[in-house]
Amino acid sequence: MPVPDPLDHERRRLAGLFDIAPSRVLYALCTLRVADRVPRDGIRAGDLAEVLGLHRDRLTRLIRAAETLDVLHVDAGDTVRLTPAGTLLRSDTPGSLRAEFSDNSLFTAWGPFAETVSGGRPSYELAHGTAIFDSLGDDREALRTFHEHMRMRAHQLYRPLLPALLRHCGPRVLDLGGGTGGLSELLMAGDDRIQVTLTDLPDVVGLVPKELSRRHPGRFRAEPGDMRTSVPEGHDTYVLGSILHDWPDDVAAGILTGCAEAARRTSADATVVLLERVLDDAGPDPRRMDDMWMMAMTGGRERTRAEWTGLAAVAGLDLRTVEHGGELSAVVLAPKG
Ligand SMILES: C[S@@+](CC[C@H](N)C(=O)[O-])C[C@H]1O[C@@H](n2cnc3c(N)ncnc32)[C@H](O)[C@@H]1O
Repeated sequence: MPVPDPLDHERRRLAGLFDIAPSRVLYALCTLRVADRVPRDGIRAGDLAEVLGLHRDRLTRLIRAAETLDVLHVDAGDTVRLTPAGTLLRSDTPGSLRAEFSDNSLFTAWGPFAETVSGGRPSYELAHGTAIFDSLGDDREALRTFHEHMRMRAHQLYRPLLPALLRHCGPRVLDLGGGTGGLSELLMAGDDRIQVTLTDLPDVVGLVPKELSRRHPGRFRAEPGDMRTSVPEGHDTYVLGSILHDWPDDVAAGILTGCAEAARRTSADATVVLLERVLDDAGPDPRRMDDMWMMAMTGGRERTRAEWTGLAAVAGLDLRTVEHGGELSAVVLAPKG
């Protein structure tokens, strides 16, 4: 009997981690709109190739790979159907992942990652020649896709935090870097008393759906602004949803200082609330992979409670409490007394 190699299991585990093919199969299904063109009652692979103008044999092989990922099912008569997971790759499914999975620039950005770890600029900048938010500003379609993803993410990630967040919100809320209003919408739907001012870069504010103001008359406005240079005062609560993890400590401290000064000028009770991941201090934590995404894409970082406390202190803020809800937490800060 051959003696089993004790590292065989680990070898297979690492080979699984190395495999990028599953994510590329989902990318191809989304970007080529394969999932969008599979009708509810199914379609044969050859007909699908014709509808999409794709190479028949290559598409058939892609479909077989997708079947292995449980996003497509092929029956004995060769009819292709979407599985429940596969419906999430269609553009018309609420909470669709199509926009996110079609974005190849995030994937190709990982190429020079080792150089980033060695002390270079964010991998995205090395790969594409511009910082991620600048490159989105130059490409209207990419900006729209990114914010479609952000809106969906906001609904998924902030909903479990909402009851705790609303407890810490005064009536006048600033949604700083609020994107196209996913979080603003949740706040206004969650509490009738809340009025929201959303600020973001001018191109992004242009994408905020008009129906947000119509649905909440007199309670919502969106204004262009650069949070790195100014934060508007006059709000009881300054909410930063997934903002500071995009930035290294020096820039994040500058943005937070702007918020602290605006809060101090507004009222003695004004607070700043960060919706962010709070990493475990030690040991394995799956959210450490999100920290790698930040290092690679923006040059930012995910932070532990001690790191949030330190950043807040630099900006003249005390950490009052941390509320947990799902993957994210609400880190509640107030100007030092
Ligand atoms: C990760 S997204 C978060 C969006 C939103 N808060 C959410 O949670 O869905 C970061 C946001 O910061 C905005 N942003 C980046 N740089 C900015 C700046 N200098 N001033 C204002 N907003 C900025 C981006 O346009 C984007 O909407």
